[in-house]
Amino acid sequence: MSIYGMKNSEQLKAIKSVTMSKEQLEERKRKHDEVDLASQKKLKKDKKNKKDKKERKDKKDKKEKKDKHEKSHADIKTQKAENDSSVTESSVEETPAQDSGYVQSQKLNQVAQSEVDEFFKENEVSVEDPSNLALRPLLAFDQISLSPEIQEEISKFSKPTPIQAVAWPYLLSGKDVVGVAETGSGKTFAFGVPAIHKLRTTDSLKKGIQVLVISPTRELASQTYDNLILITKKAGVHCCCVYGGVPKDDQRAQLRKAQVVVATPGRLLDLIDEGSARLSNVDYLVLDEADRMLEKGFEEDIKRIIGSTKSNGRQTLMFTATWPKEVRELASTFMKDPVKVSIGNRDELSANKRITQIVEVIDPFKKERKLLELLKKYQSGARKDDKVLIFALYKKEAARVERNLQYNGYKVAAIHGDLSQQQRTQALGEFKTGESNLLLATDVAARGLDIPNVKTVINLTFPLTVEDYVHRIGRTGRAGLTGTAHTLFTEQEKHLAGALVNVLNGAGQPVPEDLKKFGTHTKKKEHSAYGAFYKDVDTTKKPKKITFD
Ligand SMILES: Nc1ncnc2c1ncn2[C@@H]1O[C@H](COP(=O)(O)OP(=O)(O)OP(=O)(O)O)[C@@H](O)[C@H]1O
Repeated sequence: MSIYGMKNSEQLKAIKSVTMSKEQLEERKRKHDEVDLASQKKLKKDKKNKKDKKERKDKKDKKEKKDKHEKSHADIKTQKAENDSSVTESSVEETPAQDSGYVQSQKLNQVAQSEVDEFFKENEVSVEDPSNLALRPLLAFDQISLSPEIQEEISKFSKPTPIQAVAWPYLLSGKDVVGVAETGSGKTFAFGVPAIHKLRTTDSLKKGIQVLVISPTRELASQTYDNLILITKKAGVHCCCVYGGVPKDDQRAQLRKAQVVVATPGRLLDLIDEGSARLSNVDYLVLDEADRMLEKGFEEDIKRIIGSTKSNGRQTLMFTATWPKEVRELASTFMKDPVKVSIGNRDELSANKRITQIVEVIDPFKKERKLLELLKKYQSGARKDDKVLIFALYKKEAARVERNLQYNGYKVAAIHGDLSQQQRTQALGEFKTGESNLLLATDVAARGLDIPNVKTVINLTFPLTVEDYVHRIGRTGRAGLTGTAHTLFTEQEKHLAGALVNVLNGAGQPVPEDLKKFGTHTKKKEHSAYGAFYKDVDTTKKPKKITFD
Protein backbone atom coordinates (compact mmCIF):
# COMPACT_ATOMS: atom_id res chain seq x y z
CA MET A 1 0.00 0.00 0.00
CA SER A 2 1.30 3.48 -0.80
CA ILE A 3 1.72 6.06 1.94
CA TYR A 4 -1.27 7.92 0.48
CA GLY A 5 -3.57 5.00 1.20
CA MET A 6 -2.69 5.02 4.94
CA LYS A 7 -4.40 6.65 7.86
CA ASN A 8 -2.72 9.72 9.40
CA SER A 9 -1.12 7.81 12.28
CA GLU A 10 0.16 5.14 9.92
CA GLN A 11 1.58 7.78 7.62
CA LEU A 12 3.45 9.35 10.53
CA LYS A 13 4.88 5.99 11.48
CA ALA A 14 5.92 5.32 7.92
CA ILE A 15 7.58 8.71 7.58
CA LYS A 16 9.35 8.20 10.92
CA SER A 17 10.67 4.85 9.88
CA VAL A 18 12.07 6.36 6.69
CA THR A 19 13.78 9.06 8.81
CA MET A 20 15.13 6.48 11.26
CA SER A 21 16.66 4.37 8.58
CA LYS A 22 18.24 7.47 7.02
CA GLU A 23 19.90 8.31 10.35
CA GLN A 24 21.14 4.78 10.68
CA LEU A 25 22.47 4.99 7.19
CA GLU A 26 24.36 8.20 7.97
CA GLU A 27 25.83 6.66 11.12
CA ARG A 28 27.02 3.70 9.08
CA LYS A 29 28.49 6.07 6.50
CA ARG A 30 30.39 7.93 9.24
CA LYS A 31 31.83 4.67 10.52
CA HIS A 32 32.71 3.67 7.04
CA ASP A 33 34.59 6.94 6.49
CA GLU A 34 36.75 6.22 9.54
CA VAL A 35 37.93 2.95 8.13
CA ASP A 36 38.05 4.31 4.62
CA LEU A 37 41.81 4.92 4.55
CA ALA A 38 42.58 1.40 5.61
CA SER A 39 40.15 -0.08 3.13
CA GLN A 40 41.61 2.01 0.32
CA LYS A 41 45.05 0.50 0.94
CA LYS A 42 43.55 -2.92 0.91
CA LEU A 43 41.68 -2.22 -2.29
CA LYS A 44 44.85 -1.04 -4.00
CA LYS A 45 46.58 -4.31 -3.09
CA ASP A 46 43.66 -6.21 -4.48
CA LYS A 47 43.79 -4.24 -7.67
CA LYS A 48 47.31 -5.51 -8.36
CA ASN A 49 46.12 -9.03 -8.42
CA LYS A 50 43.78 -9.48 -11.36
CA LYS A 51 42.75 -12.96 -10.32
CA ASP A 52 41.71 -11.82 -6.87
CA LYS A 53 39.85 -8.94 -8.37
CA LYS A 54 37.82 -11.23 -10.62
CA GLU A 55 36.91 -13.45 -7.66
CA ARG A 56 35.95 -10.38 -5.69
CA LYS A 57 33.75 -9.22 -8.52
CA ASP A 58 32.03 -12.61 -8.71
CA LYS A 59 31.35 -12.48 -5.00
CA LYS A 60 29.94 -8.99 -5.24
CA ASP A 61 27.26 -8.89 -2.58
CA LYS A 62 25.14 -6.09 -1.20
CA LYS A 63 27.80 -4.91 1.22
CA GLU A 64 30.43 -4.51 -1.48
CA LYS A 65 28.02 -2.51 -3.58
CA LYS A 66 27.42 -0.18 -0.67
CA ASP A 67 31.14 0.22 -0.07
CA LYS A 68 31.58 1.32 -3.64
CA HIS A 69 28.90 3.93 -3.29
CA GLU A 70 30.52 5.42 -0.24
CA LYS A 71 34.10 5.72 -1.36
CA SER A 72 35.63 9.08 -0.69
CA HIS A 73 36.79 11.81 -3.06
CA ALA A 74 40.35 10.80 -2.34
CA ASP A 75 39.78 7.70 -4.44
CA ILE A 76 38.54 9.75 -7.36
CA LYS A 77 41.49 12.09 -7.19
CA THR A 78 43.89 9.15 -7.20
CA GLN A 79 42.10 7.79 -10.22
CA LYS A 80 42.24 11.18 -11.93
CA ALA A 81 45.97 11.34 -11.40
CA GLU A 82 46.29 7.92 -12.98
CA ASN A 83 44.11 8.97 -15.92
CA ASP A 84 46.05 12.13 -16.41
CA SER A 85 49.41 10.44 -16.66
CA SER A 86 48.78 7.45 -18.86
CA VAL A 87 46.36 4.59 -19.13
CA THR A 88 48.14 1.84 -17.26
CA GLU A 89 46.95 -1.61 -16.45
CA SER A 90 46.12 -0.63 -12.88
CA SER A 91 44.20 2.48 -13.90
CA VAL A 92 41.74 0.39 -15.91
CA GLU A 93 39.52 0.00 -12.91
CA GLU A 94 36.03 0.94 -12.03
CA THR A 95 36.16 4.35 -10.47
CA PRO A 96 33.47 5.06 -7.93
CA ALA A 97 32.36 8.66 -7.44
CA GLN A 98 30.89 10.35 -4.44
CA ASP A 99 27.84 8.73 -2.88
CA SER A 100 25.47 7.23 -5.31
CA GLY A 101 27.09 4.43 -7.15
CA TYR A 102 28.38 6.03 -10.32
CA VAL A 103 31.25 3.90 -11.41
CA GLN A 104 33.44 5.14 -14.21
CA SER A 105 33.63 2.15 -16.53
CA GLN A 106 36.77 0.40 -17.62
CA LYS A 107 35.94 1.32 -21.20
CA LEU A 108 35.86 4.98 -20.28
CA ASN A 109 39.06 4.70 -18.26
CA GLN A 110 40.76 3.25 -21.30
CA VAL A 111 39.97 6.24 -23.49
CA ALA A 112 43.15 8.21 -24.09
CA GLN A 113 43.30 11.54 -22.32
CA SER A 114 43.99 13.25 -25.66
CA GLU A 115 40.56 12.08 -26.90
CA VAL A 116 38.91 13.51 -23.82
CA ASP A 117 40.79 16.79 -24.27
CA GLU A 118 39.74 16.94 -27.90
CA PHE A 119 36.08 16.43 -26.91
CA PHE A 120 36.25 19.28 -24.39
CA LYS A 121 37.90 21.55 -26.92
CA GLU A 122 35.70 20.74 -29.88
CA ASN A 123 32.47 21.22 -27.92
CA GLU A 124 33.73 24.21 -25.95
CA VAL A 125 32.90 22.43 -22.72
CA SER A 126 33.38 24.19 -19.45
CA VAL A 127 32.93 22.40 -16.13
CA GLU A 128 33.06 24.30 -12.85
CA ASP A 129 33.12 21.71 -10.11
CA PRO A 130 33.71 22.88 -6.54
CA SER A 131 34.44 19.30 -5.39
CA ASN A 132 36.90 18.71 -8.19
CA LEU A 133 35.63 15.24 -9.09
CA ALA A 134 36.97 15.64 -12.62
CA LEU A 135 34.73 12.95 -14.04
CA ARG A 136 35.31 12.00 -17.65
CA PRO A 137 32.63 12.69 -20.27
CA LEU A 138 30.89 9.72 -21.84
CA LEU A 139 31.99 9.66 -25.44
CA ALA A 140 29.80 6.66 -26.29
CA PHE A 141 26.79 4.91 -24.81
CA ASP A 142 28.78 1.75 -24.14
CA GLN A 143 30.97 3.65 -21.70
CA ILE A 144 28.21 3.54 -19.13
CA SER A 145 26.09 0.77 -17.77
CA LEU A 146 22.49 1.94 -17.60
CA SER A 147 19.42 -0.12 -16.88
CA PRO A 148 18.28 -2.11 -19.96
CA GLU A 149 15.10 -0.06 -20.59
CA ILE A 150 17.17 3.08 -20.78
CA GLN A 151 19.82 1.46 -22.97
CA GLU A 152 17.09 0.31 -25.30
CA GLU A 153 15.56 3.78 -25.60
CA ILE A 154 18.76 5.72 -26.07
CA SER A 155 20.26 3.23 -28.49
CA LYS A 156 18.18 4.89 -31.22
CA PHE A 157 20.78 7.67 -31.01
CA SER A 158 24.37 7.18 -32.10
CA LYS A 159 26.05 8.74 -29.06
CA PRO A 160 25.32 11.06 -26.13
CA THR A 161 25.00 14.73 -26.98
CA PRO A 162 27.71 16.83 -25.29
CA ILE A 163 25.44 17.97 -22.45
CA GLN A 164 24.45 14.35 -21.78
CA ALA A 165 28.06 13.20 -22.06
CA VAL A 166 29.28 15.64 -19.44
CA ALA A 167 26.29 15.90 -17.11
CA TRP A 168 25.40 12.22 -16.66
CA PRO A 169 28.47 11.22 -14.60
CA TYR A 170 27.96 14.15 -12.22
CA LEU A 171 24.24 13.55 -11.92
CA LEU A 172 24.74 9.85 -11.28
CA SER A 173 27.27 10.85 -8.61
CA GLY A 174 24.59 12.74 -6.75
CA LYS A 175 25.79 16.23 -7.61
CA ASP A 176 23.62 19.31 -8.07
CA VAL A 177 24.09 20.45 -11.65
CA VAL A 178 23.46 23.59 -13.66
CA GLY A 179 23.39 22.48 -17.30
CA VAL A 180 23.59 25.14 -19.98
CA ALA A 181 23.56 24.04 -23.61
CA GLU A 182 22.11 25.30 -26.86
CA THR A 183 18.48 24.82 -27.83
CA GLY A 184 17.68 21.37 -29.18
CA SER A 185 20.76 19.71 -27.71
CA GLY A 186 19.09 16.89 -25.77
CA LYS A 187 18.76 18.47 -22.34
CA THR A 188 15.56 16.53 -21.57
CA PHE A 189 17.37 13.20 -21.58
CA ALA A 190 20.39 14.89 -19.99
CA PHE A 191 18.38 15.28 -16.79
CA GLY A 192 15.81 12.50 -17.45
CA VAL A 193 18.06 9.49 -17.96
CA PRO A 194 19.96 9.76 -14.64
CA ALA A 195 16.65 10.34 -12.84
CA ILE A 196 15.13 7.08 -14.05
CA HIS A 197 18.38 5.16 -13.76
CA LYS A 198 18.60 6.12 -10.10
CA LEU A 199 15.03 5.07 -9.44
CA ARG A 200 15.71 1.73 -11.11
CA THR A 201 18.87 1.02 -9.17
CA THR A 202 17.64 1.94 -5.70
CA ASP A 203 14.84 0.42 -3.73
CA SER A 204 12.60 3.38 -4.28
CA LEU A 205 9.36 2.23 -5.79
CA LYS A 206 7.48 2.47 -2.51
CA LYS A 207 8.53 6.00 -1.61
CA GLY A 208 6.03 7.98 -3.66
CA ILE A 209 7.13 10.98 -5.68
CA GLN A 210 10.90 11.23 -5.81
CA VAL A 211 11.58 12.93 -9.11
CA LEU A 212 9.97 16.27 -9.89
CA VAL A 213 10.44 18.25 -13.08
CA ILE A 214 9.02 21.77 -13.20
CA SER A 215 8.25 23.28 -16.61
CA PRO A 216 7.08 26.78 -17.49
CA THR A 217 4.29 25.79 -19.90
CA ARG A 218 1.71 23.07 -20.19
CA GLU A 219 2.94 22.09 -23.63
CA LEU A 220 6.52 21.69 -22.47
CA ALA A 221 5.46 19.73 -19.39
CA SER A 222 3.46 17.44 -21.61
CA GLN A 223 6.34 16.98 -24.06
CA THR A 224 8.81 16.20 -21.26
CA TYR A 225 6.34 13.66 -19.89
CA ASP A 226 6.06 12.08 -23.38
CA ASN A 227 9.85 11.71 -23.44
CA LEU A 228 10.21 10.31 -19.94
CA ILE A 229 7.37 7.86 -20.31
CA LEU A 230 9.27 6.15 -23.12
CA ILE A 231 11.66 4.95 -20.44
CA THR A 232 9.55 4.83 -17.29
CA LYS A 233 6.87 2.64 -18.82
CA LYS A 234 9.30 -0.15 -19.61
CA ALA A 235 11.07 0.35 -16.28
CA GLY A 236 7.93 -0.13 -14.19
CA VAL A 237 8.21 3.40 -12.82
CA HIS A 238 5.03 5.45 -12.71
CA CYS A 239 5.30 8.88 -14.29
CA CYS A 240 2.56 11.50 -14.45
CA CYS A 241 2.06 15.02 -15.72
CA VAL A 242 0.08 17.77 -14.02
CA TYR A 243 -0.78 21.13 -15.55
CA GLY A 244 -3.61 23.62 -15.54
CA GLY A 245 -6.52 24.09 -17.90
CA VAL A 246 -7.72 20.49 -17.62
CA PRO A 247 -9.69 18.66 -14.88
CA LYS A 248 -7.85 17.63 -11.72
CA ASP A 249 -9.45 14.27 -10.93
CA ASP A 250 -7.27 12.14 -13.15
CA GLN A 251 -4.18 14.04 -12.01
CA ARG A 252 -5.04 13.34 -8.36
CA ALA A 253 -5.37 9.63 -9.10
CA GLN A 254 -2.08 9.56 -11.04
CA LEU A 255 -0.24 11.39 -8.27
CA ARG A 256 -1.16 8.66 -5.79
CA LYS A 257 0.84 6.14 -7.85
CA ALA A 258 3.64 8.31 -9.21
CA GLN A 259 7.38 8.24 -8.57
CA VAL A 260 8.10 10.79 -11.31
CA VAL A 261 6.05 13.96 -11.79
CA VAL A 262 6.35 16.61 -14.49
CA ALA A 263 4.40 19.72 -13.58
CA THR A 264 3.68 23.36 -14.23
CA PRO A 265 3.94 25.41 -11.03
CA GLY A 266 0.38 26.76 -10.68
CA ARG A 267 -1.47 23.47 -10.88
CA LEU A 268 1.16 21.72 -8.78
CA LEU A 269 0.72 24.25 -5.99
CA ASP A 270 -3.06 23.77 -6.11
CA LEU A 271 -2.56 20.05 -5.72
CA ILE A 272 -0.02 20.53 -2.92
CA ASP A 273 -2.39 22.89 -1.08
CA GLU A 274 -5.28 20.47 -1.22
CA GLY A 275 -3.04 17.61 -0.07
CA SER A 276 -3.05 15.62 -3.31
CA ALA A 277 0.64 16.11 -4.10
CA ARG A 278 3.12 15.23 -1.38
CA LEU A 279 6.65 16.15 -2.23
CA SER A 280 8.48 15.36 1.00
CA ASN A 281 10.31 12.45 -0.66
CA VAL A 282 11.38 14.39 -3.74
CA ASP A 283 15.14 14.08 -3.84
CA TYR A 284 15.70 14.80 -7.54
CA LEU A 285 14.31 18.16 -8.52
CA VAL A 286 14.68 19.66 -11.98
CA LEU A 287 13.91 23.20 -13.01
CA ASP A 288 13.68 22.96 -16.78
CA GLU A 289 14.10 26.30 -18.56
CA ALA A 290 15.54 27.30 -15.21
CA ASP A 291 16.13 30.99 -15.89
CA ARG A 292 12.48 31.35 -16.84
CA MET A 293 11.40 29.53 -13.69
CA LEU A 294 13.46 31.89 -11.52
CA GLU A 295 11.94 35.07 -12.94
CA LYS A 296 9.76 37.24 -10.76
CA GLY A 297 6.49 35.83 -12.14
CA PHE A 298 7.42 32.32 -11.03
CA GLU A 299 9.87 32.98 -8.20
CA GLU A 300 7.42 32.78 -5.31
CA ASP A 301 5.73 29.66 -6.69
CA ILE A 302 9.09 27.99 -7.13
CA LYS A 303 10.18 28.87 -3.61
CA ARG A 304 7.02 27.29 -2.22
CA ILE A 305 7.38 24.18 -4.33
CA ILE A 306 11.03 23.71 -3.41
CA GLY A 307 10.09 24.27 0.23
CA SER A 308 7.77 21.24 0.01
CA THR A 309 10.51 18.91 -1.21
CA LYS A 310 13.14 17.10 0.81
CA SER A 311 15.55 19.65 2.26
CA ASN A 312 18.35 17.24 3.14
CA GLY A 313 19.89 15.09 0.48
CA ARG A 314 17.95 16.60 -2.39
CA GLN A 315 19.68 16.82 -5.73
CA THR A 316 18.70 20.03 -7.52
CA LEU A 317 19.17 20.50 -11.25
CA MET A 318 18.75 23.56 -13.43
CA PHE A 319 18.79 23.20 -17.20
CA THR A 320 18.49 25.89 -19.84
CA ALA A 321 19.94 27.33 -23.03
CA THR A 322 20.29 30.82 -21.55
CA TRP A 323 21.73 31.57 -18.13
CA PRO A 324 21.70 35.31 -17.48
CA LYS A 325 23.73 36.63 -14.57
CA GLU A 326 20.55 38.11 -13.06
CA VAL A 327 19.21 34.71 -11.97
CA ARG A 328 22.41 32.96 -10.94
CA GLU A 329 22.46 34.22 -7.38
CA LEU A 330 18.87 33.19 -6.74
CA ALA A 331 19.57 29.79 -8.31
CA SER A 332 22.47 29.21 -5.95
CA THR A 333 20.20 29.59 -2.92
CA PHE A 334 18.41 26.38 -3.94
CA MET A 335 21.52 24.36 -4.70
CA LYS A 336 24.45 22.80 -2.88
CA ASP A 337 27.91 23.19 -4.43
CA PRO A 338 26.52 22.78 -7.93
CA VAL A 339 28.64 21.62 -10.81
CA LYS A 340 28.15 24.01 -13.70
CA VAL A 341 28.34 22.31 -17.05
CA SER A 342 28.26 24.56 -20.03
CA ILE A 343 28.46 23.53 -23.67
CA GLY A 344 29.57 26.12 -26.20
CA ASN A 345 30.65 29.49 -24.98
CA ARG A 346 27.49 30.19 -22.99
CA ASP A 347 28.72 32.74 -20.54
CA GLU A 348 27.61 35.24 -23.11
CA LEU A 349 24.13 34.88 -24.51
CA SER A 350 24.47 32.86 -27.70
CA ALA A 351 22.29 31.25 -30.32
CA ASN A 352 22.57 27.92 -32.04
CA LYS A 353 25.10 28.46 -34.85
CA ARG A 354 23.30 26.16 -37.27
CA ILE A 355 20.47 28.67 -37.55
CA THR A 356 20.75 31.27 -40.32
CA GLN A 357 19.55 34.52 -38.77
CA ILE A 358 18.08 37.25 -40.96
CA VAL A 359 17.08 40.50 -39.28
CA GLU A 360 15.15 43.13 -41.18
CA VAL A 361 14.43 46.55 -39.76
CA ILE A 362 10.95 47.61 -40.81
CA ASP A 363 8.19 50.15 -40.27
CA PRO A 364 5.76 48.61 -37.75
CA PHE A 365 2.80 49.26 -40.06
CA LYS A 366 4.34 47.21 -42.84
CA LYS A 367 4.90 44.06 -40.81
CA GLU A 368 1.78 42.13 -41.72
CA ARG A 369 2.15 42.75 -45.45
CA LYS A 370 5.77 41.68 -45.12
CA LEU A 371 4.66 38.50 -43.39
CA LEU A 372 2.65 37.48 -46.47
CA GLU A 373 5.73 38.07 -48.64
CA LEU A 374 7.87 35.99 -46.31
CA LEU A 375 5.40 33.11 -46.36
CA LYS A 376 5.52 33.14 -50.16
CA LYS A 377 9.30 33.00 -49.95
CA TYR A 378 9.55 30.26 -47.32
CA GLN A 379 6.65 28.13 -48.52
CA SER A 380 6.87 28.10 -52.27
CA GLY A 381 8.09 25.66 -54.94
CA ALA A 382 10.06 22.82 -53.42
CA ARG A 383 9.54 24.42 -50.03
CA LYS A 384 5.76 24.57 -50.22
CA ASP A 385 5.28 22.00 -47.46
CA ASP A 386 8.01 23.36 -45.18
CA LYS A 387 6.94 24.01 -41.61
CA VAL A 388 6.97 27.67 -40.60
CA LEU A 389 6.47 28.92 -37.05
CA ILE A 390 5.41 32.57 -36.63
CA PHE A 391 5.81 34.36 -33.32
CA ALA A 392 3.65 37.28 -32.24
CA LEU A 393 4.00 39.00 -28.87
CA TYR A 394 0.43 39.61 -27.77
CA LYS A 395 -2.40 37.13 -27.86
CA LYS A 396 -4.69 39.78 -29.37
CA GLU A 397 -2.09 40.33 -32.06
CA ALA A 398 -1.88 36.58 -32.64
CA ALA A 399 -5.67 36.31 -32.98
CA ARG A 400 -5.73 39.19 -35.48
CA VAL A 401 -2.87 37.81 -37.57
CA GLU A 402 -4.49 34.37 -37.54
CA ARG A 403 -7.68 35.84 -39.06
CA ASN A 404 -5.65 37.76 -41.61
CA LEU A 405 -3.75 34.65 -42.68
CA GLN A 406 -6.95 32.65 -42.96
CA TYR A 407 -8.46 35.46 -45.06
CA ASN A 408 -5.45 35.12 -47.36
CA GLY A 409 -6.07 31.43 -47.79
CA TYR A 410 -3.57 29.97 -45.30
CA LYS A 411 -4.48 27.00 -43.14
CA VAL A 412 -2.92 28.13 -39.91
CA ALA A 413 -2.91 26.55 -36.45
CA ALA A 414 -2.53 28.83 -33.46
CA ILE A 415 -1.52 28.61 -29.83
CA HIS A 416 -1.87 31.47 -27.41
CA GLY A 417 -3.38 32.19 -24.03
CA ASP A 418 -6.87 33.07 -25.29
CA LEU A 419 -7.44 29.55 -26.54
CA SER A 420 -8.67 26.64 -24.46
CA GLN A 421 -6.14 23.98 -23.52
CA GLN A 422 -7.89 21.59 -25.86
CA GLN A 423 -7.50 24.03 -28.78
CA ARG A 424 -3.84 24.60 -27.90
CA THR A 425 -3.11 20.87 -27.70
CA GLN A 426 -4.90 20.23 -30.97
CA ALA A 427 -3.09 23.04 -32.80
CA LEU A 428 0.33 21.89 -31.61
CA GLY A 429 -0.52 18.30 -32.49
CA GLU A 430 -1.54 19.29 -36.03
CA PHE A 431 1.68 21.23 -36.51
CA LYS A 432 3.81 18.39 -35.11
CA THR A 433 2.28 15.79 -37.40
CA GLY A 434 2.41 18.13 -40.40
CA GLU A 435 -1.36 18.22 -40.84
CA SER A 436 -0.85 21.95 -40.70
CA ASN A 437 2.48 23.46 -41.78
CA LEU A 438 1.93 26.91 -40.35
CA LEU A 439 1.75 27.67 -36.63
CA LEU A 440 1.15 31.07 -35.13
CA ALA A 441 2.15 31.37 -31.48
CA THR A 442 2.92 33.70 -28.64
CA ASP A 443 5.83 32.98 -26.33
CA VAL A 444 3.90 30.05 -24.92
CA ALA A 445 5.75 28.14 -27.66
CA ALA A 446 9.08 29.93 -27.29
CA ARG A 447 10.80 27.52 -24.97
CA GLY A 448 11.55 23.86 -25.09
CA LEU A 449 9.05 22.68 -27.69
CA ASP A 450 10.62 20.02 -29.86
CA ILE A 451 8.65 20.12 -33.10
CA PRO A 452 10.10 17.99 -35.86
CA ASN A 453 11.41 19.75 -38.97
CA VAL A 454 10.54 23.36 -38.36
CA LYS A 455 12.43 24.91 -41.27
CA THR A 456 11.75 28.59 -40.56
CA VAL A 457 10.90 30.75 -37.57
CA ILE A 458 9.47 34.18 -38.32
CA ASN A 459 9.48 36.78 -35.57
CA LEU A 460 6.64 39.04 -36.59
CA THR A 461 7.05 41.02 -33.38
CA PHE A 462 10.30 40.92 -31.47
CA PRO A 463 10.07 39.37 -27.97
CA LEU A 464 10.60 41.29 -24.75
CA THR A 465 14.12 40.03 -24.22
CA VAL A 466 16.94 38.75 -26.37
CA GLU A 467 17.01 35.54 -24.30
CA ASP A 468 13.49 34.88 -25.54
CA TYR A 469 14.70 35.58 -29.07
CA VAL A 470 17.34 32.85 -28.64
CA HIS A 471 14.71 30.40 -27.39
CA ARG A 472 12.19 31.28 -30.09
CA ILE A 473 14.61 30.79 -32.96
CA GLY A 474 15.77 27.60 -31.27
CA ARG A 475 12.55 25.91 -32.41
CA THR A 476 14.44 25.32 -35.64
CA GLY A 477 17.91 23.83 -36.17
CA ARG A 478 17.35 21.13 -33.55
CA ALA A 479 19.27 17.92 -32.93
CA GLY A 480 22.02 18.81 -35.39
CA LEU A 481 19.77 20.07 -38.23
CA THR A 482 19.87 23.52 -39.81
CA GLY A 483 17.16 26.19 -40.02
CA THR A 484 16.37 29.82 -40.72
CA ALA A 485 15.07 32.57 -38.46
CA HIS A 486 13.69 35.71 -40.10
CA THR A 487 13.06 38.58 -37.73
CA LEU A 488 11.18 41.81 -38.26
CA PHE A 489 12.69 44.45 -36.01
CA THR A 490 11.14 47.88 -35.47
CA GLU A 491 12.18 51.08 -33.77
CA GLN A 492 9.96 50.12 -30.84
CA GLU A 493 12.51 47.48 -29.86
CA LYS A 494 15.59 49.64 -30.35
CA HIS A 495 16.64 49.20 -26.70
CA LEU A 496 17.31 45.53 -27.54
CA ALA A 497 19.34 46.25 -30.67
CA GLY A 498 22.74 46.09 -28.92
CA ALA A 499 22.05 42.71 -27.33
CA LEU A 500 20.71 41.38 -30.62
CA VAL A 501 23.82 42.57 -32.47
CA ASN A 502 25.93 40.66 -29.94
CA VAL A 503 23.95 37.47 -30.55
CA LEU A 504 24.27 37.88 -34.32
CA ASN A 505 28.01 38.52 -34.06
CA GLY A 506 28.45 35.59 -31.67
CA ALA A 507 26.85 33.24 -34.20
CA GLY A 508 28.77 34.69 -37.16
CA GLN A 509 25.62 36.14 -38.72
CA PRO A 510 25.42 39.36 -40.75
CA VAL A 511 24.35 42.48 -38.89
CA PRO A 512 22.22 44.82 -41.03
CA GLU A 513 23.32 48.46 -41.15
CA ASP A 514 19.77 49.54 -40.19
CA LEU A 515 20.11 47.64 -36.94
CA LYS A 516 23.50 49.14 -36.13
CA LYS A 517 22.04 52.62 -36.42
CA PHE A 518 20.09 52.01 -33.20
CA GLY A 519 23.44 51.82 -31.43
CA THR A 520 25.07 48.86 -29.78
CA HIS A 521 24.47 49.90 -26.22
CA THR A 522 23.13 46.98 -24.20
CA LYS A 523 20.74 47.91 -21.48
CA LYS A 524 21.33 46.10 -18.21
CA LYS A 525 18.48 43.74 -17.69
CA GLU A 526 16.41 44.13 -14.58
CA HIS A 527 15.19 41.01 -12.89
CA SER A 528 11.55 42.10 -13.05
CA ALA A 529 11.79 42.93 -16.74
CA TYR A 530 13.53 39.75 -17.69
CA GLY A 531 11.86 36.85 -19.30
CA ALA A 532 9.33 35.44 -21.64
CA PHE A 533 6.10 37.29 -21.83
CA TYR A 534 4.05 34.24 -21.41
CA LYS A 535 2.80 32.78 -18.20
CA ASP A 536 0.11 30.14 -18.10
CA VAL A 537 -2.80 31.13 -15.96
CA ASP A 538 -5.78 29.04 -15.13
CA THR A 539 -8.62 31.03 -16.67
CA THR A 540 -11.10 29.33 -14.39
CA LYS A 541 -9.47 31.03 -11.40
CA LYS A 542 -9.37 34.67 -10.34
CA PRO A 543 -6.01 36.00 -11.55
CA LYS A 544 -3.57 36.85 -8.78
CA LYS A 545 -1.10 38.63 -11.01
CA ILE A 546 -1.37 40.89 -13.98
CA THR A 547 -0.45 39.11 -17.17
CA PHE A 548 -0.22 40.77 -20.52
CA ASP A 549 -0.65 37.78 -22.72
N1 LIG B 1 21.90 11.55 -27.86
C1 LIG B 1 21.11 12.10 -28.78
N2 LIG B 1 21.43 12.07 -30.09
C2 LIG B 1 20.62 12.64 -31.02
N3 LIG B 1 19.45 13.23 -30.75
C3 LIG B 1 19.08 13.29 -29.45
C4 LIG B 1 19.88 12.73 -28.41
N4 LIG B 1 19.24 12.95 -27.23
C5 LIG B 1 18.10 13.60 -27.52
N5 LIG B 1 17.99 13.81 -28.85
C6 LIG B 1 16.90 14.46 -29.59
O1 LIG B 1 17.20 15.85 -29.72
C7 LIG B 1 16.01 16.61 -29.80
C8 LIG B 1 16.09 17.82 -28.90
O2 LIG B 1 16.15 17.40 -27.58
P1 LIG B 1 15.51 18.26 -26.39
O3 LIG B 1 14.11 18.61 -26.71
O4 LIG B 1 15.79 17.51 -25.14
O5 LIG B 1 16.39 19.58 -26.51
P2 LIG B 1 16.65 20.73 -25.45
O6 LIG B 1 18.11 20.86 -25.33
O7 LIG B 1 15.88 20.49 -24.20
O8 LIG B 1 16.07 22.00 -26.23
P3 LIG B 1 15.45 23.38 -25.65
O9 LIG B 1 16.60 24.22 -25.17
O10 LIG B 1 14.78 23.98 -26.83
O11 LIG B 1 14.51 23.02 -24.54
C9 LIG B 1 14.87 15.67 -29.44
O12 LIG B 1 14.16 15.33 -30.61
C10 LIG B 1 15.56 14.47 -28.86
O13 LIG B 1 14.87 13.26 -29.10
